Amino acid sequence: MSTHQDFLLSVEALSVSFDGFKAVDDVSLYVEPNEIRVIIGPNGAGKTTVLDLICGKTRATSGSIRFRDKELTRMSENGIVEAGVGRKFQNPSIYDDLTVFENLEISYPRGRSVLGALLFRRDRAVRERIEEIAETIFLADQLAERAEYLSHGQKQWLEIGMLLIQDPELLMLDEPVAGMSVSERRKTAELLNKIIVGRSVLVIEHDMKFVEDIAHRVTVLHQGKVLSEGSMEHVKTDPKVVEVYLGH
Ligand SMILES: Nc1ncnc2c1ncn2[C@@H]1O[C@H](COP(=O)(O)OP(=O)(O)OP(=O)(O)O)[C@@H](O)[C@H]1O
Repeated sequence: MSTHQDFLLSVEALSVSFDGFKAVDDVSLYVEPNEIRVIIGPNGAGKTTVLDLICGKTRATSGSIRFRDKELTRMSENGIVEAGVGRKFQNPSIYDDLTVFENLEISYPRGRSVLGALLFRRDRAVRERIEEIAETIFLADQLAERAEYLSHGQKQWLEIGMLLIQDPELLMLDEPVAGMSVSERRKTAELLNKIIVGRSVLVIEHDMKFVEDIAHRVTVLHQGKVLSEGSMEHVKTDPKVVEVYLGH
């Protein structure tokens, strides 16, 4: 009972079927506060579907997803975002014709009261928060630049920034370094290690060098099931994992 509460996210016996095909089959995984968990596995293993289930985009056939004291399987997508779960998809959904500053600004969570007397202070707080986030995502010098002129890697960081500004307790990223240069990958690893103070990160990734750089624990999925789990060192040498995934 007490250990149960030590986890930020508890996925238990989670399954989803599409026309009788079990894309996710009895998956359990537990993510601790301040943990970077990486999900790896061959194409079609069910990795993206697990993230879809957690963020409410896909509905579970059975099982449970506890986030702090909330059961996410019964909540709307918006409710799940408000509860503190942020999700980045593979393709950045930034606004090309807006600046970096404006992209971050529109992502800033607005409070309920917009009293005139508070406006000035709020604006300043917003600006400071945007500058702080821009620093974190290596875009402090690009605040006035239109997003369309950013490099591929910078666009990915901007989208991570747009999630960070909402201060999610769980941040989920689907292949964040796909298409990035080696130096951008290194900086992204640095970024993730920086942002886990007060939050956990759940990442899907194929780049094993990057996984080694960031993962506290690794969960290997295969045909919708958990094949192996543990440190990178552990899963890397697990014969089952070598056979279906890393041996190729
Ligand atoms: N909405 C859906 N309807 C029908 N089948 C689906 C749906 N979503 C996923 N699937 C199937 O579920 C399986 C798991 O897909 P998923 O995208 O989760 O795998 P993945 O591990 O993320 O793979 P990849 O590494 O290729 O992204 C696949 O066979 C896929 O075709």
